Amino acid sequence: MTLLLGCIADDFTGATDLAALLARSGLPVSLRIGIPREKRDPNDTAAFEVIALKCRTSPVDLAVEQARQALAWLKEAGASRFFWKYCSTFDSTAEGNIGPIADMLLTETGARQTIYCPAFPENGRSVFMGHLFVGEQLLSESPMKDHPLTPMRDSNLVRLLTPQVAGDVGLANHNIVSKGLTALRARLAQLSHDGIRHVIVDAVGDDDLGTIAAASFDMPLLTGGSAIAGQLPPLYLEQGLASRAAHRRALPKVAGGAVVLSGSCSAMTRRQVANYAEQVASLRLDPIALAEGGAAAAREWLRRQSPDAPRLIYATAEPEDVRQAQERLGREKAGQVVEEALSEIARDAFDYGTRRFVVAGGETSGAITQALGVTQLSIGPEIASGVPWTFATVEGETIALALKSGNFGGETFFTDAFDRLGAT
Ligand SMILES: Nc1ncnc2c1ncn2[C@@H]1O[C@H](COP(=O)(O)OP(=O)(O)OP(=O)(O)O)[C@@H](O)[C@H]1O
Ligand SMILES: O=C(O)[C@@H](O)C(=O)CO
Repeated sequence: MTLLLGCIADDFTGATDLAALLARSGLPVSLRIGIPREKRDPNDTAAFEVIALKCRTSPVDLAVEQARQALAWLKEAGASRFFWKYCSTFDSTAEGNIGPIADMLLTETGARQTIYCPAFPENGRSVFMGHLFVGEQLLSESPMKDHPLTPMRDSNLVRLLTPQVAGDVGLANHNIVSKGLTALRARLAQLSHDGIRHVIVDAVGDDDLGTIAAASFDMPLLTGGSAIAGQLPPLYLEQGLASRAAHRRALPKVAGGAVVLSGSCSAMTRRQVANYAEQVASLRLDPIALAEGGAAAAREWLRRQSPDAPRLIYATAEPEDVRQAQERLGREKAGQVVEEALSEIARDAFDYGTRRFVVAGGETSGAITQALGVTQLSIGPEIASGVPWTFATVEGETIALALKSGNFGGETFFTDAFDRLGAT
């Protein structure tokens, strides 16, 4: 099958989120970790290629260079349309990397214009008059204001994006989107005529996303959250560019110990960790202790646990504790010691026979997946919106991995995840 869309995601949970929404169509999705070393196999039947980068908070030059290499691989693989996936809460630093990567992709794909559509109504993210909402709260008033790496203190996407890109940022607001395809196409054409290449598009519900996908379908580059991408496969099917015939593959059965590793401090993860800690053996990691003494004590704790019983190891903490750790260690170092410790623990867990891993947090998932040496994931059933089980081979063994975005899933997500796997 022709490769319909080449996608680049700025973190690993975002990549599995995107892959899950594309896979809802029944069309085959390939998810690769980092820029693949090998060329794509010409017999590969995936309709969608997703390359997961870990570049959300990297220095701009490095992030742009990685995305450029990912684009080159996707072009070589045969893609002529591209999707740039970032967080539905527009997580970025003051400098980027949403805008600089989009700018580079526009230039390299020869596209005249692109849209920015982070809305994910199913998960409570909507954009109205250029302002991003999380549930009923403005982004800047939501728990995202306390994010350890990318605190979001402004909700106005035009204002957030403008310093990150070359040229002005336009808005296609909800009054236009709600009028439908013709009105939105006319607005995009008008903005393009005025030289506006970057357009924020309002979307409150899935109907809006349908209109936006149809209006921007011919653009070589689209950008946004997973939900707008999830609108594309039905359009490919409708237009006869893809067919669903016999693509379903049997999913592996995975037995072996289970562990939850959490480096996410997001509000929903905090509730999920509290819920699960009441049910299984658990260990809390303190970044300050890790910076002083490394992960030896935590690794020893894991060694003493029964490998067959589920375990929870987490650095998840309240905003005040995160602040204290960051004041002592610096923001970057605090994150880094946690990511390193959880990576070592994941390796040990694998060596002790753990084969089912749930990881909370995008940066954390990036670190752990790389530590396990995973290079490709196949997509299994969704546990919650945007969080699928995925499967990988590590040292010849099949493992199941669920990479959970910080704020995704309900309070019982960790138990739901293992129940869902048992039922596959
Ligand atoms: N107690 C802590 N103090 C300071 N930093 C921490 C602490 N616990 C975790 N961190 C760091 O906070 C960051 C959390 O980012 P991560 O992307 O993993 O989670 P998230 O933002 O909730 O997830 P997502 O990006 O999928 O929404 C990581 O770098 C992690 O190492
Ligand atoms: O879009 C989202 O919210 C997630 O896929 C994500 O990127 C979290 O890191």
